[in-house]
Amino acid sequence: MGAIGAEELMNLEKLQGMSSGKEEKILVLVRLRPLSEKEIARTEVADWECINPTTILYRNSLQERSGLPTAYSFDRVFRGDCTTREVYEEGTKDIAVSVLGGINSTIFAYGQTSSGKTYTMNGITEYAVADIYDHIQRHEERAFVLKFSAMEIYNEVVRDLLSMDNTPLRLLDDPETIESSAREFLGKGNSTTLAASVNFVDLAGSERASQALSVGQRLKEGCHINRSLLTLGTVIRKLSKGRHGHVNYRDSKLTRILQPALGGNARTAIICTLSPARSHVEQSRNTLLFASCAKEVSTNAQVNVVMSDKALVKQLQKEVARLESELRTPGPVCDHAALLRKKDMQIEKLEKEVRELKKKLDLAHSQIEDLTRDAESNKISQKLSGACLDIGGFRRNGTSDVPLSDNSDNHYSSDVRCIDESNQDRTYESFDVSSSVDEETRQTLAEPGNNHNVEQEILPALPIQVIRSSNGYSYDVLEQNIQDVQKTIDSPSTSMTTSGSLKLTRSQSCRANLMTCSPDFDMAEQSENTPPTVLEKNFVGRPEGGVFVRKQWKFPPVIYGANSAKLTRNDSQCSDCSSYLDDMKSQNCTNGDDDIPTLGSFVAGLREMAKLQYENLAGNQVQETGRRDDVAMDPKHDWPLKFEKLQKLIIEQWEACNVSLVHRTYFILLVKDDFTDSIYMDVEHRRLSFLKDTFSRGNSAVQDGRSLTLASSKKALRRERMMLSRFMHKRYTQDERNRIYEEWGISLNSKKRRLQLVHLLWSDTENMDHVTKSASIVAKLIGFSEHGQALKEMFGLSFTPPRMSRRSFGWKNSMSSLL
Ligand SMILES: Nc1ncnc2c1ncn2[C@@H]1O[C@H](COP(=O)(O)OP(=O)(O)OP(=O)(O)O)[C@@H](O)[C@H]1O
Repeated sequence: MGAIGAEELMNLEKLQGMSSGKEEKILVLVRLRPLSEKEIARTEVADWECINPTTILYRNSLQERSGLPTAYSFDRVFRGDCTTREVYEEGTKDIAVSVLGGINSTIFAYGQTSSGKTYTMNGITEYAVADIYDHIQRHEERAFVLKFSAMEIYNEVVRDLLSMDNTPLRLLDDPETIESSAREFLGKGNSTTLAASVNFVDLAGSERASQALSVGQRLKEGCHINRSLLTLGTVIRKLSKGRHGHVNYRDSKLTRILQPALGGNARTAIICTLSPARSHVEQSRNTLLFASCAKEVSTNAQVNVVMSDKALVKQLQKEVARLESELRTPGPVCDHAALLRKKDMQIEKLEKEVRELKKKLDLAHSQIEDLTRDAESNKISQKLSGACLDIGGFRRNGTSDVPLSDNSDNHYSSDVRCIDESNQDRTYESFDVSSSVDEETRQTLAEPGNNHNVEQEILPALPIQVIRSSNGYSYDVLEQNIQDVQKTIDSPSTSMTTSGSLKLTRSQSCRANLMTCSPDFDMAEQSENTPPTVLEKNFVGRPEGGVFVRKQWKFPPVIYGANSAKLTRNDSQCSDCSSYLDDMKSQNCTNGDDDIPTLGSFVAGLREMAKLQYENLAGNQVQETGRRDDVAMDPKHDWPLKFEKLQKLIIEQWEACNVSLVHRTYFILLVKDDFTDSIYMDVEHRRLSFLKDTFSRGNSAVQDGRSLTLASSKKALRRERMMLSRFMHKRYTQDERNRIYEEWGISLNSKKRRLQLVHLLWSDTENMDHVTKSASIVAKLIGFSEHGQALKEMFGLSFTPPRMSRRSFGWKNSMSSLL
């Protein structure tokens, strides 16, 4: 930026205290704007208040009871009546003018649309540029070169705003481009140049990171804004936890350009702008969450010095002299040969260990294969739906086995029957074990018509230690063996492991998206730490990583395509579900339109999942009761609040996973804040978390033999919207249609108003009013009308735990461990 003499540079470095780089936290400022005229006209209330220069407080008494924080502290907070000049002078000036001392600096504004980012950045830029020119004028003894560039990142394309040429710019990582221009300026003499840049960044509205926009160009814009802002959130979140591991700056143009400013060689200030209005509270909280993470990020700014050849030679001569003097002074003698011998011995020892472990691993793998072959030759039939199989009174608990508590009101001391598939008449073999099976299951097992796939359906549900191979090894011993070996060999960074109980450790990647999308950050973190559910275990799209990856477990349908009526496969697997369907048909409750998933398939899927989840919870409860006596908290007492949070989270997950609008509608209309519905909320949330995680890792889920990716689900959702649009004329009169178009801000002259409407449906996941209205329109379009509790009961949705031998393991307590 300016050419100065070497001595002057030393003085400057001393002054700045920056000669060897100094770690400092990003400066985080929060600016609250006043209520706008529009907001005042809407009689909006200002809920946020700056109670002192560093603390901002949320004053809504309702929210205070939500358990979310009400006070947030930052380096500086500015009230609505503060001027931009004050924000500049008291907050960012110091950082902006560091550029004059050769230190890179960046100031950017983050916040939702119309919170005041542009308003603030315009002022900050103006004041900073004025200060820079003022400094230049007061230091005539120096020569300055100022370079200015302005660029826009739109749809992940970078454009030079000062050029008529509209060609997208390529981002280059080569740092010499900067040096050469600096040398060209200096050219001669014993001088040293300070070269630095200052960036002023006005970001897009942060809410767009979590919102799906409309169709076409707007949708594309939304996706890209999404990418840039989501990546920014991810990067900030990663950096806030320290600089460990890879930081994905290259995932978006924005983070690539801002890379030096985020945890690199720069001083950085972030101004988070907020609207005080109550209606924006969620977005404001998201912004403050981002700000809280940002204040943990450190940068390491250094004075950027470009030396002339002469100055460089002088500097190098000094360095040579220093090293020579060090060589002349004898230091402690280092026995390199001994050190090498020691290292060689260590390497040899480790190699031996690895060889032995590999042998063990091979042996364990071949034993597992033998067992799998044995198991495949014995086909076991069982009705899975609603049934739970406990054999020998044991249930798996991690790597040890815990006896079931003795609730034997429904026990049978009988054989577990295995169907020999090779025998067409399905004769039965008996395991020589005492088993406890509930009556319903037992009857179902005895039905000759049952034909379940052992590997897909039965093995995952069986307590492993009852299956024994001919060579006498038990599964769990072998599995434990494999685990031990695998653990020793695997690097600690491996994120996917398979434990003895087929547990799946989730990767951390899904958390990242929650950074900017989810207001319920803590809750999402919590849910990631809860044990995996049966549903997760059954998920076939999971990455390989364990010894059971070959199994094809089923995954209940969650996303319907336009032809999703075909997804009623569960109906045929669940006898009582098909009777619901029949009931519905007889009561004229189905819509009769082929393309629309029936309420029956939805309810059947939900009930099936709830049962599986219940079994899982009951199983966990068995383990819990063995360890803890203190799970006495009644989870019902704050259920309404938890319901709200969970509902919000689920709505966001639907959007993120492109879940069918019909599915969302059924769910919203049928699953209410009644505590007995909590099981449905829970399974839905868990399943979507897993699906979202799978998608975010670029993996696909398998559903009905079809591979489902984020892209294919998006396509299906588009088809579904098209399909829904076709029902507008059928379900609504012209007057009704016009009223709806007007209400949704769609011009009556627009030729594509039907399509516009269906693309607006469910597009605003933040706004419950929007969600409710969307659900009611979709319900009408598919011919479904809600009859409240009566309808729920009619379709058997009110959950009652299935009759099982372990039914007395408190449902209530299970829920409390979940929530
Ligand atoms: N601190 C403030 N004092 C007074 N008016 C403000 C303040 N901040 C913003 N405004 C006004 O609020 C409106 C929205 O501000 P602005 O355009 O800066 O928002 P934004 O966050 O940049 O929005 P977008 O993301 O859509 O670009 C403008 O009319 C602006 O004049």
